[in-house]
Amino acid sequence: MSGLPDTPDILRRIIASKVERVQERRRQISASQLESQLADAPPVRGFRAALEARIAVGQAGVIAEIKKASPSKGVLREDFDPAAIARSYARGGAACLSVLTEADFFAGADAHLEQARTACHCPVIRKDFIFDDYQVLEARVLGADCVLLIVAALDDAQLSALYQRARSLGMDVLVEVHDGAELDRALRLGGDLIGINNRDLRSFETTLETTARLAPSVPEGVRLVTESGIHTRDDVATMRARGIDAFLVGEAFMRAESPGDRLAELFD
Ligand SMILES: O=C(O)c1ccccc1NCC(=O)[C@H](O)[C@H](O)COP(=O)(O)O
Repeated sequence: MSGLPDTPDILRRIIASKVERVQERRRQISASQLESQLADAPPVRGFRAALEARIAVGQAGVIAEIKKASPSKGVLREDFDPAAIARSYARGGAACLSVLTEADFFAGADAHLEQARTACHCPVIRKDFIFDDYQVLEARVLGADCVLLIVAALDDAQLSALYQRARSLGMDVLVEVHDGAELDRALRLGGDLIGINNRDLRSFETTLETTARLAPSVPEGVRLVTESGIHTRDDVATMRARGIDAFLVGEAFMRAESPGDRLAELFD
C-alpha cells in the first residue's frame, strides 16, 4: 500500500479500502483492456484552461464539487442528482466540476462523473484517492479531464510516475498540499496546478490561513487553487485580496437548495 510515515490516518483508511476496490476492478477489466478503451474515451476538455479563461477576464475560476457525503461532515445532500447539480453549476458560472468517485467514505461513484460530464460542457476532475497507474487510466476512460494527486499520500517516485502518466493521457493534474514541505515537493515535481487544502486531514480543522500562509511561496506561472472551507462572500474576498483567484468549493454548494445559485451568490 502507498503512503508515507506521516500520512494522515483518514487517508490511510480511504486508500486501504481503495486498494481492495482497485484489485477487484482489475480482475474485471485488465489494464490492457482499459488501454484499448482509450480510443473511445470522450475528448479531453482543458481543465486548467477553463480556469485561466475565467481569471483572464477578471472572474474567479470556480471548481464546483459534486459530493454527497464526506468523512468530516457526513451526508451533505439527500437530493443528489449529479446531472442536475452539474447543470445548476454550469448555469451558476462554474468553470470546472469536481466529482467525488470514492464510494466508501464519500458515497461517490464513477457513474456520477459520467452523468455530470454529460450534463454540461465543464471540464471535470475525478476527485478520488489515486495511488495506482490503473486509476489514472480508468479516469481518462471515464472521461475525466483532470486527476487529483495528494502529496501526503504518495512518495516522490509515485507522484512523478502518476503525474507523468496523467499528462501523457492529456489530462491536467491538481497536486494537493497542506503544508510547506508538501508544497516544496509539489513544486519540485513540476506541478503547475497546485491545490492548497485548508482542511487538516488529521484534525479536520479547516482554516483559510493555510492558503494565506503558503501562497507567498507559490511562484508565478503556477496556478494556485484554494480548497475547502469557502463558505461566504467574505471568504472569497479575503482570498482574492491575497491574489488567489481559483477556488474548489463543495459543502457550501451541496448544502444549498440550488447549488448553482449559491455559487453565483458567492462569486458574482
Ligand atoms: O472533506 C473531508 O472530510 C475529507 C476527508 C478526507 C479527505 C478529503 C476530504 N475532503 C475532500 C476535499 O478536499 C473537499 O471535498 C474539497 O476540498 C471541498 O471542501 P469543502 O468546500 O469544505 O466541502
